[in-house]
Amino acid sequence: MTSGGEQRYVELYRLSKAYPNQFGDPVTVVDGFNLIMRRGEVVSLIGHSGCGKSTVLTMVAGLNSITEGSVVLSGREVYGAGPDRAVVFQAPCLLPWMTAIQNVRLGVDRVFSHGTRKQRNEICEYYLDAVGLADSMHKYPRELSGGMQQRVGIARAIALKPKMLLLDEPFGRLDSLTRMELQDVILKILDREKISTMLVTHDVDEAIYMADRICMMTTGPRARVGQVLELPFARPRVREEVLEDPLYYDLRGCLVSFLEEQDKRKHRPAPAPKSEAATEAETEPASGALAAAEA
Ligand SMILES: Nc1ncnc2c1ncn2[C@@H]1O[C@H](COP(=O)(O)OP(=O)(O)OP(=O)(O)O)[C@@H](O)[C@H]1O
Repeated sequence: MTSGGEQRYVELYRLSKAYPNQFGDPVTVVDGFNLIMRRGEVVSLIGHSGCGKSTVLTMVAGLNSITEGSVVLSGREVYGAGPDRAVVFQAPCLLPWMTAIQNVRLGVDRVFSHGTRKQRNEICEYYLDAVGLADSMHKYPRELSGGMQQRVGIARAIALKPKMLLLDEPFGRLDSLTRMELQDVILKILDREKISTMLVTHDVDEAIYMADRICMMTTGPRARVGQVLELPFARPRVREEVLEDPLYYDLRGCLVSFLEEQDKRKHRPAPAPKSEAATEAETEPASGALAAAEA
């Protein structure tokens, strides 16, 4: 792949989504969402509840139809769901009658059907070990804690060796200690495997710790990319170093101000519809030397 292809590994062009309201009329929730991601980059999507973060993520995953726009992955437009885009939701939804390794093997057997049974088993074991479940891979979901079940969900997604990983509030149901542990598990795997990742989260600290860039969405309806914040922290990430970095609180402040500003706008009367040129101009980089937009 050319370096240009590496730089534009994931391309989201003018993604829009309209859902029908109770009368069957279309209501545009996301309108003209543009984002380019590098290969192996981690981009976090943040924005107010209901702005359309999951809608964007599920459209990229191919689990939600796209009203307008396109998703291009590694130079090819994608239609529908596929193993090149693996998703982890808040709840892992494991099949209760299967052990952890059997749950992971379901997808691995389909995607690597050309491999031998032994090879497929090794893939499952490798990723269950990577998420810290080497000793629990033959347990059933009922024998695993919520955090352990989510580890299985992560192993199940990454074992498919996807081009893109889509994480929708993957730690939302976990206590803060387990949440931190799993953030580190994922970061370690991503450092090794260089999978382009989109992470939807409500947690600004999680976004700063995990992402290379944070894409802040405007408050809907007609949500789009508002600002993009580039994070300066080296990888592999060390939590203490990130937290002690003098820039940490500036970055955090920038995110919180954006969200507060969006909250104020939400309570103002809706403006008259704008021309396309006018709305394009509204997508702007976050202020400060570290900010860079590529929307
Ligand atoms: N299937 C659907 N039909 C109609 N409206 C929907 C549907 N799914 C989502 N919506 C609406 O679209 C908007 C965006 O929803 P979405 O779940 O994408 O937001 P979100 O930013 O991920 O929210 P949260 O942060 O609370 O998870 C919301 O107003 C929601 O009610």
